[in-house]
Amino acid sequence: MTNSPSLLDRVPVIPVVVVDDLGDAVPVARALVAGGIPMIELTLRTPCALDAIKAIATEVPEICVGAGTIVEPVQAAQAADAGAQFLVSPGSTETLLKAMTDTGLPHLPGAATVSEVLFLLEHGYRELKFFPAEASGGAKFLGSIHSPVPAARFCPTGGISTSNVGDYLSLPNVGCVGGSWLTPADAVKQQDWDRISGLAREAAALAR
Ligand SMILES: O=C(O)C(=O)C[C@H](O)[C@H](O)COP(=O)(O)O
Repeated sequence: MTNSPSLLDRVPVIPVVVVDDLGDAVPVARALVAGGIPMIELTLRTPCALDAIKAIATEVPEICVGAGTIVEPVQAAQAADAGAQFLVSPGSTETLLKAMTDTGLPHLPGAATVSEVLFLLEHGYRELKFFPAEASGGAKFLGSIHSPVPAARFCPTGGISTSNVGDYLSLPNVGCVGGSWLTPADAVKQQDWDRISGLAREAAALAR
């Protein structure tokens, strides 16, 4: 297991980014850095995602680039080879945990139930992704499990935006949240990098 170094205490919001066009990857990363968010999670949901990680790792060294949507063990090593500095999975299996651990990279395994949280604590993890956050009970769920399971800290992701991010960041067991709202698909399509920087600036200013 590897949560070390911590992934939850770097930025209030980890931008979860889907890149359809490889050419957008570097400008998006630069826009986030300009807005004060030097961290980006590229989802491995599009064919160019690994190349996007590689481009960002090479051309934007000031950002911490990671790979999200790790759902098959082989993707962990592929992401590491592309230059990912952290890994995120939406759920957790023994083989997925082993593959992510084998890379030596810090990673956030996903959990959505108390039993899954306990499973990951048993494996030594203290930082988890809570996914899909809103659909799985949201801030109310996380607030409810803090007393019985105080060792677990979370990056909730899924359904979070400016309207509910404060509910999560005010919880003692939340270090940061993940979300796609900093990089809206229409802004990327229009190459409106200033808009992305502005959204990042607002996110960077959120209190934890
Ligand atoms: O691909 C993954 O591994 C995921 O975790 C899914 C994403 O985190 C969510 O789709 C982002 O959620 P939204 O902010 O609601 O768009």
